[in-house]
Amino acid sequence: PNLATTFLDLPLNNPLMNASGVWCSVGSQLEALQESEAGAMVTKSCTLQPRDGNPEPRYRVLNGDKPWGSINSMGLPNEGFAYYLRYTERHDYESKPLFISISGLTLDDNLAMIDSLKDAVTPAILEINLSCPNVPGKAQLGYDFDAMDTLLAEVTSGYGQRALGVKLPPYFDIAHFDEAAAILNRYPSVAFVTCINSIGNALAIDIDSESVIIKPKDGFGGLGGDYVLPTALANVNAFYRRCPEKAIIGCGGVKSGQEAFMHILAGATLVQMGTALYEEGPSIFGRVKAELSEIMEKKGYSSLSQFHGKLKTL
Ligand SMILES: CC(C)(C)CCc1c(C(=O)O)[nH]c(=O)[nH]c1=O
Repeated sequence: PNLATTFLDLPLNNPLMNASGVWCSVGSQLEALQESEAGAMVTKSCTLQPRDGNPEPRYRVLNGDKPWGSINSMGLPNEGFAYYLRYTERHDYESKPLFISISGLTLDDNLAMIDSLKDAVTPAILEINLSCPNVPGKAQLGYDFDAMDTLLAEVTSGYGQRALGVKLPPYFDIAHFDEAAAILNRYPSVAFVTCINSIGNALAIDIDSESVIIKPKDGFGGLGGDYVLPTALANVNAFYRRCPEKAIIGCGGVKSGQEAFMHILAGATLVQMGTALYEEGPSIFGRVKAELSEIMEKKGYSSLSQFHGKLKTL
């Protein structure tokens, strides 16, 4: 079977990549992704200035013996926009496409980064993290539809209507799928949607210590891994159905060829891995590629297009 695909007219060897934030914050990690079998890669969401992020422990796997997922409250640790912009200048685009993720602390910071990116005329593809913080006390951008609309209006014009994408938090209400998609569909230059970011503000408790297990935010943090797969698949399919002009990137709960197959069936063109990559490292791409290929072989599929978006209903 052939795992090759295209994204925004760019050829990829396979549909697998990292989720922003995982194994992509510093040069050594980016080089490891460059050398890996990932079909594409994305950088850690960056802010204009470098950030240390939150105190540790800030990432933990849950249920150690049977890790069903992870909880994190990293706090946007990153080397700052200039560092990742420099990486876009030294990335080997022949080997795989590169996405750059931004998560400005203010609208102006987002616009400043976008302006520099536009002038850089780089092949890197912009993914804007809509879980980026909003005005303190207000919901994150992805959950504040007016603020999201304003941001997209400013950002798409700031980027000269060049193709870009958004990373969305998970939604849990059909009315929210409808409302978010209606906003996104008003911006044709939003060429792709990445669903989902972690499920926000979960709480993990250790009964031996009778304590939370991460330090920041009284133990509250974003949930990833097996726990989020059904919600991730729902968001991928909801936006696939509502945004026929846009490509969907699936993210959430992928740890083997099985979940990658599900995401593609649900409508994902590319598939990102976060928690599983964090735990296994970049060798995971070779493993999941082989597993996906084996599933396709067994089903008689020779290309991804034969089942992409072909989820059946009853
Ligand atoms: C949650 C924010 C810190 C506002 C954005 C960065 C981010 C983080 C993070 O850096 O804590 N973790 C996630 O699982 N998703 C994210 O988008």
